[in-house]
Amino acid sequence: MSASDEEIHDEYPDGSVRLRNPNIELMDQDILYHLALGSGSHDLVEMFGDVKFVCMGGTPKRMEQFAYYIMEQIGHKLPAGTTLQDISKYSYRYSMYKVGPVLSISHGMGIPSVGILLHEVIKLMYHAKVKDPIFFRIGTCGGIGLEGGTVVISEEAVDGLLRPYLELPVLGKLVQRTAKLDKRLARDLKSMAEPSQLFETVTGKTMCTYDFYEGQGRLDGAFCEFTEQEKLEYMEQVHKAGVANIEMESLSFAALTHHAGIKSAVVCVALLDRLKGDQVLAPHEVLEEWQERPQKLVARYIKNYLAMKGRLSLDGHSGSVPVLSPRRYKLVQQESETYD
Ligand SMILES: O=P(O)(O)O[C@@H]1C[C@H](O)[C@@H](CO)O1
Ligand SMILES: O=c1cc[nH]c(=O)[nH]1
Repeated sequence: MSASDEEIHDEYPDGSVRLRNPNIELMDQDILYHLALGSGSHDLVEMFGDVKFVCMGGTPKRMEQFAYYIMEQIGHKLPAGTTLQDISKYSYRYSMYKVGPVLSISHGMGIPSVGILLHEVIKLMYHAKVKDPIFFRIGTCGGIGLEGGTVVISEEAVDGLLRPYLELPVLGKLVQRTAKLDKRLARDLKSMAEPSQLFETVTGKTMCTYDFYEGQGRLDGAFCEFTEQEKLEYMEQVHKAGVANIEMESLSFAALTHHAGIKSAVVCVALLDRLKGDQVLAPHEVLEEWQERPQKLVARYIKNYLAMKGRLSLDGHSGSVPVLSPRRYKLVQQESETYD
């Protein structure tokens, strides 16, 4: 199991990203192959040294849209005549956009894909000398007892056996890494959903599976060897254990960010209620609007953070997500602190 939060802070009080790999420093250069970047070929401090927020989600399109959305929200201006560029275009794997202090990156589907990306993005933060970055996953999920369109902020990630850690075979042995998300970040996000709630937002455990079909108890895959009754009993059992939603990346996301001493949060919108069905039936335009919901919440957090640091105007008129007043933001902070 990995070290506790306290241990990480004791070891890295300046907020540096924890690499936990002595080999990297000894290498002439580090090629971040799946990002089409390298410590020898690119000035990573110059390119990424000002990053504060790393936002990830499954598809390249979503993350391009989020990049444009956050650009409008934080009032970031591009040089005249330029557009946002996909920095990792030539990897043909992931897409990455940078908007001032925000990176918006697609992670593909499932634990292996997000895991590879996290190794390289964590190393990117290290090479770029970024301090105290905050990572968000902006995703989609199946809700349990939740209507489609409900946003779930994860309190904790568990696997399909309800175990709160990522298990990975390394050199023939199983290594376990605690899948811890930042509690305060989750509370702050929840508080920010409340003032002008446009959609339902809840918190709960997130179950992360290795498969969309059998792994999530679906009756509609190419194979199914259980009955609907057995599926529903399982859903009820995990629901009783506090699971609010099911997706496919949170375990790795929580485990690897925690191992690196990075604060992170997972915010997903439910596309359906798994107690009612398995197929994603909502029309395309509805799904598009739902997918924007986690983006709105995370954008609100980023906007408020930058406003508190004096890096954004607090007039509340730049973009469609209202910025909290300084008084309200202080209250939200105080509310959070009383829990610590
Ligand atoms: O962020 P996304 O929408 O990719 O998250 C979930 C989990 C899987 O990657 C995918 C399955 O449809 O959606
Ligand atoms: O049911 C769902 C919907 C989206 N993503 C998942 O992993 N599961």
